[in-house]
Amino acid sequence: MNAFKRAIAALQPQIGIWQALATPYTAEICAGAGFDWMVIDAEHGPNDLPLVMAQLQAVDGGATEAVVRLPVADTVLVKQYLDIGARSLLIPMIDTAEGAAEMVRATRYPPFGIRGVGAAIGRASRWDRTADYLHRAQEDICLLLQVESQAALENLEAIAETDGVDGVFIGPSDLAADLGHLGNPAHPDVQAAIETAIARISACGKPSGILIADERLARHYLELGASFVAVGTDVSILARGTEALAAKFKSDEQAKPSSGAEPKPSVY
Ligand SMILES: O=C(O)C(=O)C[C@H](O)[C@@H](O)CO
Repeated sequence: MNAFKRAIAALQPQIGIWQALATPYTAEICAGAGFDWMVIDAEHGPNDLPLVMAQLQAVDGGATEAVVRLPVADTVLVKQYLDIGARSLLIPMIDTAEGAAEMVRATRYPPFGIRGVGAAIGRASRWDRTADYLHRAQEDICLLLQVESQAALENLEAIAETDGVDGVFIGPSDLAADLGHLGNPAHPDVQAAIETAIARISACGKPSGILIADERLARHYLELGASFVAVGTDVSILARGTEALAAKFKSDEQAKPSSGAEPKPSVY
């Protein structure tokens, strides 16, 4: 059973962590930290199918749901990631209801969709050891789509209301860029768009999600009704944590990061 899928369907808050270090070792460490879900990022993390599978194996059986973010909205990749055993998917850059419907079809076997039937040799069915996988798979597949552009905001209800979409994730960094505020998701225009999007998705009866490493904003979005909120990334925790530790023992000049820039608070 996919407890994460059921929790967000009931609009129960689910707290997550973003994984972009792309190692089974760090995935396993984070999976024991107490989060409800974790993203294994194959869009911006240096991941590929074998490495994502190794991370899925490392966290298998734990209480943290692994949500695999695909590199792109591609029906062939959906098939491949489902076949290696990913059951909760996050698909970036969905701008239209047609794109949403295509992703739904990609997760479903005929006659309801176009997912190729190869599970008998795939980890998804545990190599045909899972009874009736072909007819039961859909119950636990959780499809989360990312809206992160002006176009997506214009089509937000149509995307959210698409049958088979289990949740809508707002991508603040890309949304900021498309709204003309590259690198500044904290801009008032972007924040207003995020707040409105959370309300609009909720009005469609669907759970909304986001990634935000700023505690105040994370709590604010949860209060607004966001359900699946990732509150940090493994990369930023490691980078900022090691910088802070070095700074405790090194002189001001020696402690600056190699770039020479002042360490900045990580928002995303
Ligand atoms: O647009 C966004 O923000 C996201 O989709 C999340 C980021 O991609 C994440 O990788 C942190 O930058």
